[in-house]
Amino acid sequence: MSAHHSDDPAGAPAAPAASVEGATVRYRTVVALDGVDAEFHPGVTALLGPNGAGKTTLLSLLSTARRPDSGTVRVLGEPARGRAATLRVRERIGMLPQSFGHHPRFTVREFVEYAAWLRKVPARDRRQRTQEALRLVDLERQADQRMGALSGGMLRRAGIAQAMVNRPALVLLDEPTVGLDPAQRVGFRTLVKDLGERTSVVMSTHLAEDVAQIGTRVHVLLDGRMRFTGTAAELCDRAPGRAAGAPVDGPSLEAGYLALVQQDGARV
Ligand SMILES: Nc1ncnc2c1ncn2[C@@H]1O[C@H](COP(=O)(O)OP(=O)(O)OP(=O)(O)O)[C@@H](O)[C@H]1O
Repeated sequence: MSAHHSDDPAGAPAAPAASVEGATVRYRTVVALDGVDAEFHPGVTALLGPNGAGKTTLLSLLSTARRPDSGTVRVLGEPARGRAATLRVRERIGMLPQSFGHHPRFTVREFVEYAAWLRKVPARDRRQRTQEALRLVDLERQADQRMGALSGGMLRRAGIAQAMVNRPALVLLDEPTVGLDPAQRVGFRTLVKDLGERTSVVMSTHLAEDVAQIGTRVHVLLDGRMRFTGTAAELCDRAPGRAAGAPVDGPSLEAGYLALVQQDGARV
C-alpha cells in the first residue's frame, strides 16, 4: 500500500503515468483539442467521444508523436519535450494505432519481434519477450502464421502483442474494438482488462459498452473539450431517472453519455 494520499475516486496513486494540462492542438482552422486537462493512472482509462472529438489527437500527444500548440504534456515522469526525453519515453510506451501497418508475409512472430527491435528491446531478450507477448494475447499457436492470413480479431491481438513486447509502463490503444464482431469484442475487452492489472492503459472508443465493461476511469471528449472526468459509475449516474447505486452497465453508461452530449449540443 502506498502511504501517499490520493484524491482519485478510483483510488489511483498520486503520480499519474501521463497527464496533459491546458493542451490545445489546432489543424489549420480546426481546433482538435481546446485546453484539455487530463490525468492517466494505472489501470484502464477510457477516452470516450464521438468521431472527430479529438481522441486520436490526445493519444498522439501521449505517444509524443505530436506536441501541443500550447499547454503541457508529461509522460512517465518526463515533460514530453526535447529529443532525448522523447526517445526515452517512447521506449517505455506501447501503442496500437487505429490502423497499423504490417507486411502480410511477415509471420506473427516476425511482426512482434520487429516491434521489439523498433522499441530497442535488447537483442538477447527479443525472442523471449516476443513469446511472452504472444502468450499474453493467446496467439502462441498462430506464431508461425502469416499476418495476411489472420482474422480481424487475431490481427488486433497481434497488434496488442506488439504494443506489449517492450513491457510498457503506458499502453495506448486507439479504438481497438472497431471492426470486431460481438464475440471478439467480448474476448478483447477481457484482454484489455487484464492489461490494466499490470500497467497503465489508455483506450479510446466511441462505444459506451466498451467503457462499461472495461473502463475504471473515464474521460469524455466532445468537440475537443474535456466534458467529463470520473468513474464509469459516475458517468452512469448522469443518466436521467437512474436509481442511486444501480449497477454499471452499457445502457446506463450510454444514457449518461448521451445526457452529456445533449447538454453540450455536440455532434455525435
Ligand atoms: N491531420 C489533420 N489535419 C486536419 N484536421 C485534422 C487532422 N487530424 C484530425 N483532424 C481534425 O481534428 C478533429 C479531431 O480529430 P481526431 O482524429 O483527433 O478525433 P477522434 O476523436 O479520434 O475521431 P475518430 O474517432 O474519427 O478518429 C477532427 O475535426 C478532425 O477532422
